Amino acid sequence: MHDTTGSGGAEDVTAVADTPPQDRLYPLGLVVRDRRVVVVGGGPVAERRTLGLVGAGARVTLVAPTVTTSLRAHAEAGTIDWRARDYSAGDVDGAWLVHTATGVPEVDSRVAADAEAQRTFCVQAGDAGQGSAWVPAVARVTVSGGAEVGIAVHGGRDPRRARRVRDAVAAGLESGALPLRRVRTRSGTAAGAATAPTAPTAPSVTSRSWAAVPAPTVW
Ligand SMILES: C[C@@]1(CC(=O)O)c2cc3[nH]c(cc4nc(cc5[nH]c(cc(n2)[C@H]1CCC(=O)O)[C@@](C)(CC(=O)O)[C@@H]5CCC(=O)O)C(CC(=O)O)=C4CCC(=O)O)c(CCC(=O)O)c3CC(=O)O
Ligand SMILES: NC(=O)C1=CN([C@@H]2O[C@H](COP(=O)(O)OP(=O)(O)OC[C@H]3O[C@@H](n4cnc5c(N)ncnc54)[C@H](O)[C@@H]3O)[C@@H](O)[C@H]2O)C=CC1
Repeated sequence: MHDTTGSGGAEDVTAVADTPPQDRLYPLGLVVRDRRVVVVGGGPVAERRTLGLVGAGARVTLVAPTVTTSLRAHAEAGTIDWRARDYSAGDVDGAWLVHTATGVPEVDSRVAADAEAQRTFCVQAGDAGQGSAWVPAVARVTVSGGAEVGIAVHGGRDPRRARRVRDAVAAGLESGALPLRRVRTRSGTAAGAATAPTAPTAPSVTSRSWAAVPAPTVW
């Protein structure tokens, strides 16, 4: 029996064809700490992506003539480098990762093409098909005792489905229905395979450490 109401039942997955294997994403956790990431655009979408990047320690250069109040505050505090103007060629030079979210298709296309030409991954918020990376729906779940796992869900180009699945998994972890306990016992190692590195606040450790992740020479 198929659920055709769109109410969120598991049957919904049959409503669209499976993603062909060659179009599948390759999920990856990026260590962006101290690495330069360029965000083009300064609206709510650019803000959401920028805050996530700053939270992971990236050095964000943001190019946009106007920005949200929150982004302006970050620029004034020095946590991001804001170039208050339109995008121009050369802005993505040397970036490890690029996001573009201007709402202007020609600009987003140009940014994506410039990033592609220098082999830098680019998230194109207005047309995912033009980009080379997508942002998953993310949650970090912590329980008493400090166990933490990061959840990153891709929804097959359906952001609200990704969010819904993410929220369901997070709720399962928080309620104890899903396992969250640490498996490795060595201090300082990840609390589980899905745990994201939190380098800036990670404890100093013995054998394996996030601090051992090679630092970039340029950003
Ligand atoms: C493909 C992808 C590529 C990418 O990374 O940009 C993409 C693309 C697009 N999103 C669009 C619209 C919206 N996206 C959101 C929200 C989120 N979008 C996110 C990810 C992704 N969005 C990637 C898919 C990941 C996957 O499925 O694997 C989340 C999960 C992560 C994040 O952004 O942080 C975050 C929820 C996070 C959270 O809830 O915590 C909302 C809701 C809102 O803003 O409240 C809307 C409006 C409502 C709607 O349309 O559903 C449009 C049309 C734009 C237009 O109409 O012009 C495109 C363009 C296109 O599909 O080509
Ligand atoms: N992928 C996703 O998750 C989502 C994507 N979108 C899409 O993302 C895009 C951005 O959405 P919003 O942030 O709401 O847009 P917005 O219109 O609020 O902000 C656009 C920003 O881009 C800047 N901008 C405009 N022209 C520019 C240029 N030439 N160079 C540099 N910056 C420039 C503006 O100054 C402004 O700061 C839209 O295409 C929207 O449809 C919207 C929701 C979610």
